[in-house]
Amino acid sequence: MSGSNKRMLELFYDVVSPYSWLGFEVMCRYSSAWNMNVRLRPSFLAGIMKESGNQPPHQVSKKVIYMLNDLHRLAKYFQVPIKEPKNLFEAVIKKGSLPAMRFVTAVDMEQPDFVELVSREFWMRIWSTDEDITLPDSILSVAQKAGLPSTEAQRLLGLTKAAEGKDRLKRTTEEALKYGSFGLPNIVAHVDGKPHMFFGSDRFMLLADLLGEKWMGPVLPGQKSLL
Ligand SMILES: N[C@@H](CCC(=O)N[C@@H](CS)C(=O)NCC(=O)O)C(=O)O
Repeated sequence: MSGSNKRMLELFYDVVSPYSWLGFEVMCRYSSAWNMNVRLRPSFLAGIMKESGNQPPHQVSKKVIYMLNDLHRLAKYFQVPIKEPKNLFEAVIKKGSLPAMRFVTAVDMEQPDFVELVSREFWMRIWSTDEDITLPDSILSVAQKAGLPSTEAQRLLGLTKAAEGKDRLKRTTEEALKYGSFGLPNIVAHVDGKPHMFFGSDRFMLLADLLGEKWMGPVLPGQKSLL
């Protein structure tokens, strides 16, 4: 997704977040229709929650029950194959997304054209097929599915352990916090020299209004769904 005289929007996301997946797919689907240059900003949700003083939703059981119900409806409506992992707590909270997001960050640094595909493959594993996203083999499998040559994938995996790769994820997360983030996804639209931050994948009608565009629902006519 690039282009010189397009509007600049940033999408801050983490693959541990299913709502980020919805926002990500919509931004990918609308990038041409709304003439947007969407900059993908891999971030770390646990860091955002901690630094903003927010509480992860699993601490309120009614919220979790509602969220899972909500996600079933949203999956169908957005045509994104979200299916919660059997052991939600273990996948999302215990294991988390640090190795995965460090890898997406390394891809962003070295192979930016692959960020979209790699991110989607991580979501497919954690939020659709209930597979691990933390072990080196899992990460290499994601890279392979996304089409990265295996020697390059190994090199990028090495970068996730280097200070440079770790710092970059930290810096992106700090940038999201500076825009006012307390959760993900965040869309930051740069309009008239000002950043406008939105939280969630349910504010596209407001984004459309800001951009002077038409919100036509999560799937544009004639577009391929992921289901
Ligand atoms: N209403 C938003 C909810 C997004 C959401 O719940 N995101 C989670 C991560 S998956 C989060 O960061 N929650 C923090 C909060 O709700 O305070 C949407 O539909 O996208």
